[in-house]
Amino acid sequence: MIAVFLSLVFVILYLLWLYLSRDQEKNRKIPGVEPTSKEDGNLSDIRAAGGFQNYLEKLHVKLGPIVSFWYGQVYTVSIASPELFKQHLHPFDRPPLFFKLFEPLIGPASIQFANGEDGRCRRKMYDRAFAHDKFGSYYKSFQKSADAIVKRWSLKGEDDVIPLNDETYNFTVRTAMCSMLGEYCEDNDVIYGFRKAYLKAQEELSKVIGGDPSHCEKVHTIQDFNEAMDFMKKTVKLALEHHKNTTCQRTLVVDEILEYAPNDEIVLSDCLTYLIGSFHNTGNMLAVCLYYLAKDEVIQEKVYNEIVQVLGEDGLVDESNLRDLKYMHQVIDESIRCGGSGMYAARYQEADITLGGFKIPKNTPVIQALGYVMKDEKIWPLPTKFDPDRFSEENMKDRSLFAFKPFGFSGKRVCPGYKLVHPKSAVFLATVLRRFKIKLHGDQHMEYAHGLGTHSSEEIWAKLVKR
Ligand code: HEM
Repeated sequence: MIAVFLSLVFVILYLLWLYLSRDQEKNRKIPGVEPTSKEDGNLSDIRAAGGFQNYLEKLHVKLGPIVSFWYGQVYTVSIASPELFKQHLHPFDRPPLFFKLFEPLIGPASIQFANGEDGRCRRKMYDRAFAHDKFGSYYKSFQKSADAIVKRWSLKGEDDVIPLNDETYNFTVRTAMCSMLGEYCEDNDVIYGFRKAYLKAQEELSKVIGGDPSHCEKVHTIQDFNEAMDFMKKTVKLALEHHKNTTCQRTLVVDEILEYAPNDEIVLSDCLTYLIGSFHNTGNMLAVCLYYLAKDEVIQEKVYNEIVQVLGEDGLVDESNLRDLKYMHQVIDESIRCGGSGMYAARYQEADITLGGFKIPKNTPVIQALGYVMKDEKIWPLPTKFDPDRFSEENMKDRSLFAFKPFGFSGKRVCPGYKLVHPKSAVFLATVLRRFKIKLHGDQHMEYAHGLGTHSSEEIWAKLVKR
């Protein structure tokens, strides 16, 4: 009897200990920094680090995969490991504060800042434009834009040099405008005008922000910025009017936006968001891709040989053969990994949660440091080296899928355009590499800069050799 009683006491004490130590675990303090000033938190440190992305990197290198800091007066947590990403799979709501720098370009009504029921419904409706059965028309539109580039490049002599950033931006702005806004944007002058205005607006915004996104509001006092934005908005409105009056199939994202968005302000903001989202990162990534291909002839030839083997002399990329371009996929993923070091997503949640054994109080913004994990040397040895073989089946076998999440991973809110990126890039690469060898002009070394995204800090110049 005594033995039973003692065992019972022992079990109760053990359970109590387990419960208390779990609670203690939850109340552990997340490694982090104290605010430098009461008003500004660590904003001055963020400025001193040269921007938010650099600051996140510094904190994670110093303090590990989960860190805390003060974004102004807001206590913020950042996570940076596949294990922690896996624990943060479900939140949908995004803290608008961390994406404020985009607000002058896309407006406060944009889906980028929409949370709760409104955000979920808009995403659900707009995502219909990227369903599997809609993809045939996207390929056609991408091919038209790639053909236009090849036509222009064919007029170049072997001594001419071409600016890679500018050219890939050209391609992605064109594909974005045609595939998001429709026929009106097939006109060269419309594309050129919009692109010029966007680059002006982006330049003015980057100047104002410096290293501190909280300054972005000031850009509204700059005349060049306002004029550029007026031009972009006018172009979108004209494209919408034109689209409404044409008798085409209603399959574009603007059709979903026009059908679902409750007012004109949201229509305009969401069109700008999808349009800019569609060319911004992809343009930068393709420039990175061409730079590495131009730098490494062996890799470029391997991609070329695969193109010829899969598509023949003049076959086009489409849904039936995209997956067969395996090595090209590896090259695209490695370009995203190398060029996407500044990327992050963010969420907050309405209830307390636990991440890595730490309690995260409800409504705390959690930054998902996607770019940092894509360059973590524990996962990616020699992380700055461009090596498409990292994505071979063999090498992917033992790596967590969460080590490479450039399009986000949580809630039903990952990048809506993620399914377009490989088709668009594959059409571009197959079309240009089949006609030209690309060589770097002289000895250039690309440095990355973080601003409204990650991009090469200076233009990259290349020469074309006709095949
Ligand atoms: C290399 C190319 C791209 C990268 C790396 C990229 C990355 C991302 C990331 C990380 C997010 C945030 C996801 C999250 O919060 O979980 C995002 C959102 C978004 N992306 Fe992309 N993206 C790319 C291309 C595109 C394309 C082609 C489109 C065209 C449809 C697009 C449209 C958008 C939009 C509209 C959002 C905001 C969605 C929302 O608020 O729910 N992106 N993207």
